Amino acid sequence: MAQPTTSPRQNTIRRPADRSEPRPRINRDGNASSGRSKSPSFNWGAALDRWFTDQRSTLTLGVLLMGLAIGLMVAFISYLMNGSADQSVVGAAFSEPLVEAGAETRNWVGLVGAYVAQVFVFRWFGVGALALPIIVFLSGYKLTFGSELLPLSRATTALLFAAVWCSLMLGYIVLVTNSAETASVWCGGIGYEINSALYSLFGWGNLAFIAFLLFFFVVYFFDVRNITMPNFARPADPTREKRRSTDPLQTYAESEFEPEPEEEELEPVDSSETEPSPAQPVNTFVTKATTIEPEVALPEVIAQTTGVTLTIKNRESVTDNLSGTEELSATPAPTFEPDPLDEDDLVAAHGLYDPTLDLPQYQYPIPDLLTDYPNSRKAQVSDDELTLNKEKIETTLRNFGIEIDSIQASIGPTVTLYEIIPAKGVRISKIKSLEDDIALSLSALGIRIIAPMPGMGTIGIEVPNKNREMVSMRSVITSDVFNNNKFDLPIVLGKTISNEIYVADLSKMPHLLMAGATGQGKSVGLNVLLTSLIYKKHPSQLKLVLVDPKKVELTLFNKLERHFLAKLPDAEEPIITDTKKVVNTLNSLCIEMDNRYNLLKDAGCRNLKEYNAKFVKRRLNPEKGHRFLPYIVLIIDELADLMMTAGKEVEQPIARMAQLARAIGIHLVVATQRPSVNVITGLIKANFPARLSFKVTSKIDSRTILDAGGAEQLVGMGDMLLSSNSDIIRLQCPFVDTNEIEDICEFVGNQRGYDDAYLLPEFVGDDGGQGDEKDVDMANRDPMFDEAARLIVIHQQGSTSLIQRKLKLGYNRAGRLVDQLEAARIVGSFEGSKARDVLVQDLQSLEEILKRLKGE
Ligand SMILES: Nc1ncnc2c1ncn2[C@@H]1O[C@H](COP(=O)(O)OP(=O)(O)OP(=O)(O)O)[C@@H](O)[C@H]1O
Repeated sequence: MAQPTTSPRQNTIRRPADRSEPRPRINRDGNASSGRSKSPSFNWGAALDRWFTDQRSTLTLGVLLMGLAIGLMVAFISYLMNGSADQSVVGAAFSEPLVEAGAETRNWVGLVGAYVAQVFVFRWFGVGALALPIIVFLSGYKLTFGSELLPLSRATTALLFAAVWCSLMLGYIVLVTNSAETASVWCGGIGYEINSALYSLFGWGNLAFIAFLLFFFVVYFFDVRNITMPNFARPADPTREKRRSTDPLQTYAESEFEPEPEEEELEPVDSSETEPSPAQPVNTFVTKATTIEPEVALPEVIAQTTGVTLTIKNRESVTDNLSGTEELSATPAPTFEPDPLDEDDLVAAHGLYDPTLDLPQYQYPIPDLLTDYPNSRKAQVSDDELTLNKEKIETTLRNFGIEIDSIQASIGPTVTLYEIIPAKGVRISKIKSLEDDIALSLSALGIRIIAPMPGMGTIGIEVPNKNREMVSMRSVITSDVFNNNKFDLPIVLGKTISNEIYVADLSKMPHLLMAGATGQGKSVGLNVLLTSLIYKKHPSQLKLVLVDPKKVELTLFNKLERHFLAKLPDAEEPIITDTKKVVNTLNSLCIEMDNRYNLLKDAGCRNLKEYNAKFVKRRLNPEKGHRFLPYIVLIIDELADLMMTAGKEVEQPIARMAQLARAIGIHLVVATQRPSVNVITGLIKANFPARLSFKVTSKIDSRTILDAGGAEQLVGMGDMLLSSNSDIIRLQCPFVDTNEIEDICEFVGNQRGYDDAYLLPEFVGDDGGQGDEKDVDMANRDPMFDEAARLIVIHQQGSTSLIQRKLKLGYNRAGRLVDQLEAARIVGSFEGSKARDVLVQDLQSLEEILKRLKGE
């Protein structure tokens, strides 16, 4: 966790560090403003950024480029066919009226086509100029369809080289055949001029130079590291087709440039000499000690991939020959162990797997989307206020017979910390008991005494500032601490008492429980957390599951559906508000968790990081179900609501995930405004070591969430206590407004995203996903239904015999009643000899359910 950057306090009085001038904020219409007020300066960079991230702009530009490419191609081909006729027209174009010159041109794209072709074909590259419209077309295609026909950067490099090389080669031929008069249009000016200049110096050496140029390009472009003599026992690579189908990057490289190896006869090999060994073909993704399925080992072949030769002797016996292309080894290897170089060669050939290429043009949100609050810069504590407070603390303590050696003050954003070193022999508990007296003498609310200060040997008294500082989201997002950290899931939680920005890694926490009375800053806190993640993570690396029973808090994030949100396959809305759907989603996440554990087990990895690192190095085979696993963060805004309506049904999956999900990258953030024991149950609490509390209404609530008092003394508006690893620290949460969130979501949402939200595994509940109160057959409801329901809820025991005994009913009728209670989701399903779970926690919730049932 966390990582203050500045050194411990040294001065008696610490003031917030000076910060740079506010940076202008760009409105959606392109105007710049400082904070909320508009200013006339215009930020071209941001406007261009926005233009390029607008899908309409990229589509228009893409189609334009493809059209331009077709026009250029037609103009070039036409020029090559009509060459000399148009040369004279273009040459005379500026000496006679353009309209007449245009009428004379034979180029299919008119005078402009002839002119452009004259430059590119005649003056520069000759026939090689045809490469240019292809590059323009590929770029346009990528912008229009968001995918690549061919890997653009590699194709551009190859095509540019081809243009220059063709020009040089044809130039040489034109020169030595003395056919410049008729054929110089084919080689263009570049090839002809360079050959003419060098020919007198090197003669046929020009050809050697041109050939060497080709060799040089092939070596670097295809990463050729050695030349092996042809081995006549080497057949075609049986894995070639497979690799093509799994790696689009490779498809281009192989199909366009790599010569196909010849297919040849094999030497017969005595299969009795080899141990049968299960193995599978080397794929783009290679796992060590891979096994080959029998149907793969088709004909008797030696399969050569980069740097490794597989010797497949017959359908049953397989061995490998690590000595490259040498003779087959007579002694078989017991298992298939590819040369470790093999994996590296695959990475060298195809590069590391990059998940962000899913959305290659994705732009991270820019800081300009966040408001600069210039008036909130400094905590306003005057020297007079500090001296006065110090004197009052000293006097109060002295009045109670407590002498102190020294007192120091540090000004934080919300509170000022006065640190006291008491005189020898003073009992700490005595100072602690004076909390109310000190508050009275300072006439301030929310005084908190920390006795002793952990690791400091002092006693701290926190006194709220009269004028507090608002910590803007922008100031923390643009800070070095946030930008330079290497955390997997960085969340900025606020500023400490010594004005250090506090950034934590959610993946290490690994889950966070948040509480706070209504209006104390919980929703802002959740928005801050989500904003931090969205600013730092690419959509391919992070997925959010948002549960919002209050239905209004998280709706703004709907726009992120095709970038960051995850949902159930049949869900219409990505943000989950309905209790039944919450239960299904939680269970679905448990299935995702189990699936991920299976993948990790199969890959021999201990956690998500190791697994993804292996996948990136192409050591895991996607055909065996392996895939890059994004982090999943589940956010529940208001657990109390869910616990009231679904009780154990939500408690159990939450607890299960909290216990097990850290290793596989599922992290939970659960917020509640009622930190009572029936909401934050022992089971939940035990699995959330990191807990955060905004102001709560009572000391009991504070103890429930933090296992310590203090949260009731906070001063609201994002003032909070974070408890982790048995430390409790006070933080001021940054402020982010809903219109800032709206801007961020719009910025991300307007960009090209995935086709749909990230789909979680399907979960069908006991009732097929349909079951709720509506399934109860109202007409046949037992007259004792309500009474039985109350009995069950009061006793929190779902047993038939309880109903039999207390309501004096026969077994059959009591059994029918329990079935009806189950259908109404008041009790859980039948669990053998155990009593059924009671799904409703208190009578108040039950009455609501009964009222609803009666209304139907
Ligand atoms: N970090 C903060 N800095 C400054 N002001 C804040 C901060 N957090 C919250 N506030 C102020 O407190 C108000 C209430 O905050 P918020 O909506 O987050 O409360 P809440 O705990 O979610 O309430 P509820 O549970 O009723 O939704 C905000 O509108 C804002 O004015």
